[in-house]
Amino acid sequence: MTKIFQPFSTMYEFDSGALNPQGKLISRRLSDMSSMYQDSEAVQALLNDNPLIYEVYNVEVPENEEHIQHCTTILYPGKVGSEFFMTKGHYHEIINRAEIYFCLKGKGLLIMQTKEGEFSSLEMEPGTIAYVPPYWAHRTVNTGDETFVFFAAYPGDAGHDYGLIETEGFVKAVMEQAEKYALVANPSYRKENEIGE
Ligand SMILES: O=P(O)(O)OC[C@H]1O[C@H](O)[C@H](O)[C@@H](O)[C@@H]1O
Ligand SMILES: [Fe+2]
Repeated sequence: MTKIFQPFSTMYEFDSGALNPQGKLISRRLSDMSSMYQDSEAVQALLNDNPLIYEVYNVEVPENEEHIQHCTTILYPGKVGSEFFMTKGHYHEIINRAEIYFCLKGKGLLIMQTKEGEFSSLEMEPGTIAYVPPYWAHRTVNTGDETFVFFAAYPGDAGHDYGLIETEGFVKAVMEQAEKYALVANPSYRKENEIGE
């Protein structure tokens, strides 16, 4: 007889953005993603302090298609040079799996791209529900000066594929410009691939 999974709930802590119980916590510092930022001198200057960039509180459910993974991400405010703090970004391992984001706190930008090089961005503020369709890589960026917190839900079997983003980068970088943000073409996008061609 199949064992039936028991219903349960998790508490969202409105002040911090954390979940209770905590579940699996992912913390990423600058050293975990130093090559992803544009300004390598700014990276070097900050690496001693090695700031905490974001934390992900994961509710633990089985990683299969029956379940729905869900988590909160707390993305701290800050910049590396003039590039805003951001997540690593990923495609789903099963690439045709979608995701839903619900912004709870602060403000940010959700940037997305396909393997064909198509690019899209959505502004997020408390109340924004953003849809990441199948096939789109996704990264979030804190464009404000307070913590940016969002809830995410996605199919249990989706998985995370960081490889292509690590080698190719994103089409655009999100930089501070005149106290706002600007989407700037990333000069190293697909550079590694071009060298190999
Ligand atoms: O996995 P990263 O690209 O570092 O992004 C951080 C996190 O952002 C969102 O919350 C996603 O739903 C998570 O699955 C992801 O882990
Ligand atoms: Fe995802």
